[in-house]
Amino acid sequence: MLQTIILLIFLYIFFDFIKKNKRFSKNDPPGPISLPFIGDLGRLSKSPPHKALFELSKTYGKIFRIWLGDNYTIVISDPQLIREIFVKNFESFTNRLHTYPTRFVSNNFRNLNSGDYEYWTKNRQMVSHAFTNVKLRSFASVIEEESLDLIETMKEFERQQIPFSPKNYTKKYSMNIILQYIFSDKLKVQDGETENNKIFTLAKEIDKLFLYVGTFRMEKYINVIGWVSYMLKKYIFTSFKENLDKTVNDIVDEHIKTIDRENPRDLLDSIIMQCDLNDKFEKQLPAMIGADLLLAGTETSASSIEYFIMIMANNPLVQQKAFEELNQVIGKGNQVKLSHHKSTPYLNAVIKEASRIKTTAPLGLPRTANQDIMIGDYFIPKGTQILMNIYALANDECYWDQPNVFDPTRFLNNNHSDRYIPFGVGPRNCVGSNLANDEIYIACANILLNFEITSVDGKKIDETEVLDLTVHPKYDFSVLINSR
Ligand code: HEM
Repeated sequence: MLQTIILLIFLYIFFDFIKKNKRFSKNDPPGPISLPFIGDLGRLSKSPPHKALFELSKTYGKIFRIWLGDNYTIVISDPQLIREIFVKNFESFTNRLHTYPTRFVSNNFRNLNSGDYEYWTKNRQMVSHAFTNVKLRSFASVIEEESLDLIETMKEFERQQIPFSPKNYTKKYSMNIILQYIFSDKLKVQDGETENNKIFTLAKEIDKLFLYVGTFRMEKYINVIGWVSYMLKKYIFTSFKENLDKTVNDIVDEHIKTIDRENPRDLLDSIIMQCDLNDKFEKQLPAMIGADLLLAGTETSASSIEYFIMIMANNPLVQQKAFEELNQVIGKGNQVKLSHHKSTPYLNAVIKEASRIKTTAPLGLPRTANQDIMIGDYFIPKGTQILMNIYALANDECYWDQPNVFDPTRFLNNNHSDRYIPFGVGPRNCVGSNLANDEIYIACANILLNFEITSVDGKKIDETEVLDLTVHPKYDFSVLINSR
């Protein structure tokens, strides 16, 4: 018996090694030799995956192949090839990768973030109109209001002379904005709860999901491990994701009860009106899309603002210059509004440079090829996972002069939009990019106009990053804030 098991394992290892290292065609992109079972996952374990993949591109080129567990993957960091795939040949790369973790959070690939094409087109249409610049202009006051709240919190820290740890408060800021945008509501608090602890509980839930869906872990890429963890999460640890589902479902139920179809209040009302609530599947859509937007729109913007605060503490001269611009255009004691955006070119460049050097979503969200296809000189077989390395594109010295130097002036007269694509490109790019830009601008500008930010001990704050679905600081940090 034992001998048979050992023989079977040996055969599995042998055939898996052959499978992972045989060529699909003579036009395969180059790549390293891959191990059986884990493929090249081990190569991504020592540094954050986007950086490890960037290093591999220095050996194998701007398009190369690897195996992530059971998934044949092509990684691209060439601006032309990225557009060839995600824009020109979009029809062949519409879907996200099917993994057990995404199956779990996407209701069998029927949602917005990870939905298959047939579901995605309808879901995307339902929300797209809500994220246009015109619609967002009418929402500016909500973002500005939330920034006042953030500034007040920071003032309280300053009054008490306590170092300020931005993590929870940037999350509260972005979550309250997205909640109001979709649900025109903040979280309802019950007896014994405060708004803060409700928000932070929900934020932890979102962190948990990001970790589960995002990281380059065995359970994401090795099917057998993914299946076991899926079964455990779905049927045994049923409280996983329960808080998020319950919060969103409660809000949806309340909206259905009180909807006035002549006067929709918010995005959720508009989604409810576009769904047939008598259909078993469509009835789930408002909650599913609401949760998608809450997931995609909280952590991303929050960690961009958190990193901005860290980078300002580490770059006092840039901080001072951005403050002087704000002081000249808006003046101390006033509030920065979205209408000031065009008048603060230096600050705009600082925000862009911060998001270049700390790319928030460095590998975007993976797609797959839904048919065999040639891209440039390379063959991509059906089912291949495609990763665009947005980070590599933004930090490669082929495209940038001294990419490791924090230098906002590079964005002063140039958007570098061919190589700076923090929100991805093409029809399935980030639907919330306008909202994200607005909320990041308002938070960063008002923070700088109100406070000087320094590190607690006078040394540079450690900028080491980790990646789950987004990049964020490896170590929690605090800063000192002094009123301007
Ligand atoms: C700094 C902030 C943000 C960054 C860097 C970011 C980046 C991205 C990226 C790279 C993608 C993948 C695009 C692709 O596959 O080509 C994406 C998708 C998405 N983002 Fe964002 N995002 C941010 C904020 C937001 C916000 C605030 C929202 C919503 C309110 C949002 C909603 C979404 C959704 C729904 C998707 C999936 C789109 C689809 O599959 O059609 N994001 N985002």
